[in-house]
Amino acid sequence: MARKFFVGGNFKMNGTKESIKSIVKGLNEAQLDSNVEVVIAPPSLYLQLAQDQLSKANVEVSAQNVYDKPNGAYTGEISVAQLKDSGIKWTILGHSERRTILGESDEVVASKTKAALDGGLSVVWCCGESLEEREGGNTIAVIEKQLAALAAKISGDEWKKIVVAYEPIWAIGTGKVATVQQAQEVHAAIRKFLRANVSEAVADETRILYGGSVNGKNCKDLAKEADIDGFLVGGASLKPEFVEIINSNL
Ligand SMILES: O=C(CO)COP(=O)(O)O
Repeated sequence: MARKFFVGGNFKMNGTKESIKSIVKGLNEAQLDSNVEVVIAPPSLYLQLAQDQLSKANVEVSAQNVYDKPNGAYTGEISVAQLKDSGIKWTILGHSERRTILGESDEVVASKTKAALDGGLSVVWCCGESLEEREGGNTIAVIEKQLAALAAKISGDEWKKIVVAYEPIWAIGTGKVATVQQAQEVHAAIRKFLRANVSEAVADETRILYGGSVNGKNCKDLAKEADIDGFLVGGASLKPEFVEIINSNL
């Protein structure tokens, strides 16, 4: 089964009402490859704004995080039901900035993913190794540990609503993109893990995105690799070149 190419734009903690309106306007007016599923993730304060301004059918809005409790005394958090109530269908989870800066463990990320799926959201679930882990030869072991925590909570059918994003931490925001070989090697290992630990169908159908210093220039070569099914883009998703990344297969 052919996997539909997927490009996510993670705005992180960037943007203003004006700049987000302008990015969305750019996407509304651009010629986007209709075979690509596009999701943009503005800061939570601007989710509704982005949603209201978007007029493109193949572009959806995603949160960058969600909490795993349904409601209650959790100051500063947003629930799955609140995202659904605002018409949001996606959330990113397990981004390395949340894992490292906000201290989210593999188990917390898995629990949030389960809560998001239970509540009807789709998830861009992120994994990735640090430079130290890569230099120590532990890349695949780190990714497999992150995947195993998720696989322990998620059943076969639920994987249909998960897109995996491989984002090596050393490549994020550094301008140091993984080589196509480095990325393809980890993507193939992720698919192998899914084949061995979940099912053939999930391994074949799950989209695996690459993230980390993707730009308008390096996207085409990465997109050609067999196991790279799209991108999760940070810095470049705020710029007009995001359109080139979306159209990297044209
Ligand atoms: O973290 C990323 C996307 O989630 C990648 O960020 P950059 O594209 O800015 O390296």
